[in-house]
Amino acid sequence: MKMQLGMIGLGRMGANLVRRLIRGGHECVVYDVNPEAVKALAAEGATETRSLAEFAAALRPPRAAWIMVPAGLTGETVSALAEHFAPDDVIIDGGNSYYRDDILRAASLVERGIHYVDVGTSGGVFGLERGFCLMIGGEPGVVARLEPLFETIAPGVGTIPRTPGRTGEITQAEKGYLYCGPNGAGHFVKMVHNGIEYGMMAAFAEGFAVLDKANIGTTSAEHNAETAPLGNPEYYQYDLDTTAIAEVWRRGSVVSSWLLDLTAAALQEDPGLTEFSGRVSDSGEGRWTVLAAVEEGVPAHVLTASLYERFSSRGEGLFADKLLSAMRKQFGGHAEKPAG
Ligand SMILES: NC(=O)C1=CN([C@@H]2O[C@H](COP(=O)(O)OP(=O)(O)OC[C@H]3O[C@@H](n4cnc5c(N)ncnc54)[C@H](OP(=O)(O)O)[C@@H]3O)[C@@H](O)[C@H]2O)C=CC1
Ligand SMILES: O=C(CO)[C@H](O)[C@H](O)COP(=O)(O)O
Repeated sequence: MKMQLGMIGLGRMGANLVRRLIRGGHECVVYDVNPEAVKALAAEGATETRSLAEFAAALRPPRAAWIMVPAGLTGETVSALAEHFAPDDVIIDGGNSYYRDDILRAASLVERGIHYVDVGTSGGVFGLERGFCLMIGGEPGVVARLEPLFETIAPGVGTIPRTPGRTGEITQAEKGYLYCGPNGAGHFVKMVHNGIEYGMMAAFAEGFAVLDKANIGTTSAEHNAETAPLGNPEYYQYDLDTTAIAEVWRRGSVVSSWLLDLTAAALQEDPGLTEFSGRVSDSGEGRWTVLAAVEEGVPAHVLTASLYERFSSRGEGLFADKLLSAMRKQFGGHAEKPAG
């Protein structure tokens, strides 16, 4: 069944969601604060609108609108859109919102008869071609009404072989979208997905860093023996090609994955990573995952350590590091050595 969907926010994610829907034969009405982004998609078949009022008027009741703006702006966008919506219309939040905000938003909208659906959306800038993995929360009947849209946005069964033991009809999950539960459940699952993402990213980053230094025994003059005493230089004589290792691991290894594919691409583009300073941002999902783990009493060592690594990368550990040096000087008279 072909449907109509409105999209607010036509950046890296929203624009490709619209393109995928248009390719799938659906009708899209689009709005963004940037008129150029709207015009670009209008040229590809979407209906252009210049205000939220115009946007709402272009949608047929019961309306369905997907918000894909920067996460910090979602709340105000939901409220502003609701002013133009009527009972039985649906507002979908596909951004990386905190699941607790979903619960509050849904409760406030339901008083006006407006439905709210939270959709954790994964796929990044590759989603147009690969499809987007969708984790959905909301009222089951409302989510079911939107299913043709989810089916088009999601990757579909594709070339992934069926998991052994699965039989019968192909399920939603096998097509790349999943109804996870009531409001907030979709973003809860996406939150943990991103927490895992931090851990997997950190594992690759640390492993490749160890490979990168496997030659320190050959460069002892440059090696800072103070920070990393090296007793056996003969064990560190390997000039390893990290770009080639990422490439070989893509083929048949236990750690092969899309994240490794992207790691290999990054190293291929710039083996010395000269474009990057190493300040790693975080948008909140890793922190919320760790908070949930604490509140559930679930040990999440790897996810927590990988979150803290991001803080360190931005110099947030500097005070603690200075205090470590200061204490060492206090008890042992050890002067801090200049950087090697
Ligand atoms: N990028 C990614 O890999 C992923 C992102 N997400 C989530 O998806 C959401 C969107 O991300 P992304 O597409 O990367 O962000 P972008 O910044 O690329 O795009 C956001 C778009 O929304 C526009 N915009 C901002 N405020 C408003 C508003 N009030 N009304 C209408 N349009 C507005 C922006 O315009 P302008 O630029 O002119 O301000 C921009 O065109 C975020 O919540 C993000 O966390 C989820 C999964 C993956
Ligand atoms: O959801 C995503 C990927 O799955 C987004 O790219 C998100 O921004 C990644 O999280 P962070 O910004 O905290 O690294």
